[in-house]
This record gives sequence, structure tokens and C-alpha cells, in this order.
Amino acid sequence: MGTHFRPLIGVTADTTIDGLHRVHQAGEKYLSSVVHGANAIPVIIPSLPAPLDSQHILSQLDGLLVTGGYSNIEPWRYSGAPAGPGAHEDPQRDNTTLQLIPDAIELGIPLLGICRGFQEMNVAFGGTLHQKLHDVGQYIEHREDKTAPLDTQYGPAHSITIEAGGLLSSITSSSTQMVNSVHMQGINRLGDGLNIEARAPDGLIEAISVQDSKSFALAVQWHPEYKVAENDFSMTIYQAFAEACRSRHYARKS
Ligand SMILES: N[C@@H](CCC(=O)NCCCC(=O)O)C(=O)O
Repeated sequence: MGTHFRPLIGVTADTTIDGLHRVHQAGEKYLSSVVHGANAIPVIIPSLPAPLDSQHILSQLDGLLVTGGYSNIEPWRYSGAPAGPGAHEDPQRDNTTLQLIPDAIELGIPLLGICRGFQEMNVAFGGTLHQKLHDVGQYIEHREDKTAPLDTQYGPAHSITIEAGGLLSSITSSSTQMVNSVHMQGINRLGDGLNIEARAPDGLIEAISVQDSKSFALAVQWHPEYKVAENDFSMTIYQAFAEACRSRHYARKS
């Protein structure tokens, strides 16, 4: 199948307040990664208070990128204890992504989830999260040093071991890789119908896929979008995603 065609990939949006106005935004590194990693065209999907009809949106797309974001999923969505005052949450994003994810899986739309998007995929399948990995006791430090330069924050932080026989192992020849680490939360109980694709040295789940998915459906706790073209492993992931998006495009148009 030719690689010249550029599929249309929906990119989820965070909401934030700018002055007195709520705005919807997707980080440039996510948008650029769609262009340079997947040779595709990014389209931002807003997280409106009354979410748009996700099945209608998805029917016009070839893929879905569920981005990372600094906010946390509201804990009630996975029966977690309230996070307490000052918690950074984005309920409009939760409402949108937690509908888009199952709908994309049902419709066979290729999906790549990153960091918050990885956590959302787990919650969308009924899984739970640790709200503060650093308080659990068994985990290494998964947070970035916010005072460090960006290239350090998103630089290699720890290894992952890729599970044999899974989606990730089918696209890469090495069973270990180095990844960055920019998160405080992580998977506690795995959602039903998800496969573990990779783990950190402390056992934390770092990548998941959907069992018996009709199409590519992978989510990772790290950030392959960051300077995607400079990292072979990141490019491998994006190119596998892109190939699934191109297949979806031709199926959609036939
Ligand atoms: N809030 C969650 C999610 C972490 C996450 O997605 N970080 C990304 C930071 C910004 C970005 O690179 O887009 C957690 O801390 O676990």
C-alpha cells in the first residue's frame, strides 16, 4: 500500500482558562508528531462541555491520537478517593476522551494513546490508577525534574521490557528499550480486555493494547511524540500506527 496518501488523525484537546475564556488546545509536539512520525494530517477534536457525537467524528477520521496532558483524570471515574483541593483536573477532557476511546475501538479506528491518554485507555476499560506513584513505596521515580531543560525532562529515564507475543514485540526486534518518564500517576488495576505490552523495571505497566482489537490500539505511558523523528523506537511505533491509519482510510473510502 502506498505511503504517499496522508491520513486524517484526530488529536484530543486539553481545556484550560486563558484570561476569562476556556480554550481547547493540543501541544505542538503531538501535532508535529502526526505530521513527521505518521506522515498524516492532525485535526484537533475539542473537548466541549456537551461532547460532540464521537461516533460521527470518528467516522470521518482515519486514526485517533489521545495525547498526554498535565491534568489528572477525575478519580471518581475509577472509584478512586477524591484528589483533594488544588487537584489539576479537566472534566471536559475526561468526558470527551472516555467516550472517544471505546467508540474508536468499537469502530476499528486505529488508536495511539500517550501518557494521560494511556491512563484514559485503562480507565475507559474499567481499570484503576495509583494517584501518586511516589507514595506507593514500590516504584522508582517516574516524575520529571520540572526545573531541568526540556530535553532532560523528556530524555531517557528508565528501561522497559517488552512482553513477548504482543503488538509492541511484533513491531520491534529488541525486547528492551529506554523511554522517558513524565508522570506521577500509573496503572493500578488493569482494565478488562487489555493486554500488558511492556513494564518498567519496578513492574509498573508501561504499555497496553486492546485484546482482539479490530485495528491498531496501543497506549504507552512514555512520550514517543517528543522529537519523534530523532528516536528509532518512537518512529517504529508511529509508523505502525500510520500504516493502520492508511488501511483504515482505504477501507473507509471503498
Ligand atoms: N497527569 C498525569 C498524566 C501525565 C502526562 O500526561 N504528562 C504529560 C505532560 C505534558 C505533556 O508532555 O503533554 C500524571 O501525572 O500521571
